[in-house]
Amino acid sequence: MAVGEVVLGSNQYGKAEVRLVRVTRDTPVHEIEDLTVTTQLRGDFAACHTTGDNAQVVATDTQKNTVYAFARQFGVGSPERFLLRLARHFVDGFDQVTGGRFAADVHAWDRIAVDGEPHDHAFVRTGRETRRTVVQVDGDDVHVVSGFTGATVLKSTGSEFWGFPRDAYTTLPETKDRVLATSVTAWWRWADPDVDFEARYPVVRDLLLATFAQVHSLALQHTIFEMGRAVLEACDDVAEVRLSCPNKHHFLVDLEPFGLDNPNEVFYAADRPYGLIEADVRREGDPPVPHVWASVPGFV
Ligand SMILES: O=c1[nH]c(=O)c2[nH]c(=O)[nH]c2[nH]1
Repeated sequence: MAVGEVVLGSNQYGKAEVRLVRVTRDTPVHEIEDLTVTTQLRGDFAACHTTGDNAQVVATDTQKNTVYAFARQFGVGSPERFLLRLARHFVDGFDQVTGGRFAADVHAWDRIAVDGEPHDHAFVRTGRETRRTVVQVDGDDVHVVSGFTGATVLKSTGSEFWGFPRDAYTTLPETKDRVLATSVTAWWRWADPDVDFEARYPVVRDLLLATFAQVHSLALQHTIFEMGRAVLEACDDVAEVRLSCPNKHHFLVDLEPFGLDNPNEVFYAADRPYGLIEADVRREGDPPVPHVWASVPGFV
């Protein structure tokens, strides 16, 4: 059977899932905008597919850079306006681009409440954490641990990381002002199983998040220890707190190649790898109860 000529059909290409966090910090009350942006261009890209000639190809890396640069230059505002501006830029700016698909997911954040008041620069991702509990019974030996996972929180300032050792493999710059974000997994062991859990769960949860908001952080390790300490100092009925917190890195985007400064406003929210910071916080002299933790998933 004769084989007909092979031709290129429809095609589009671009950068998928650009993680953009924009902090507006004109006043002490910061605003954050958190989006996942995908750009895909359509037009005359046949030569690249059929002969490998890239002369018409607006690199996906350029598309990503444009997302970050536009966030700095124009802000985000409504995602629709942001995407329309990006689309016009590519379609009007490059003859070979005739259209495209531009998409954004917006990740909403609420302010963390501290003493009932919304915090200036500490946020919790909208949507509740998953509350969890494990009960262990051996005859009359009863232990209850409670906790939650998936409370994603972010501070747009009030976090430093410096003074760490530098060796031949160290490239991380020291910083006195960075974004600190994590998804808190917390467990706490009740001193006694006779607790009004419905009343006490929100108290411990709110205390953990309020402490995240209020501590001026010198490291995520420092923050999680203070979170555990705050609970143990305020709650006699809690014997032990365990925290597992991925450091959800927000890297400042270098906009200098595009003639733009970036005074801690436009960030790349990295997915992985991430630092994983975990600690067990107890009162001095309290005996450990490892068998209770043996069946609690997920850390140390
Ligand atoms: O809070 C932090 N703790 C670390 O141990 C660490 N390591 C790193 O690269 N960044 C950070 N941040």
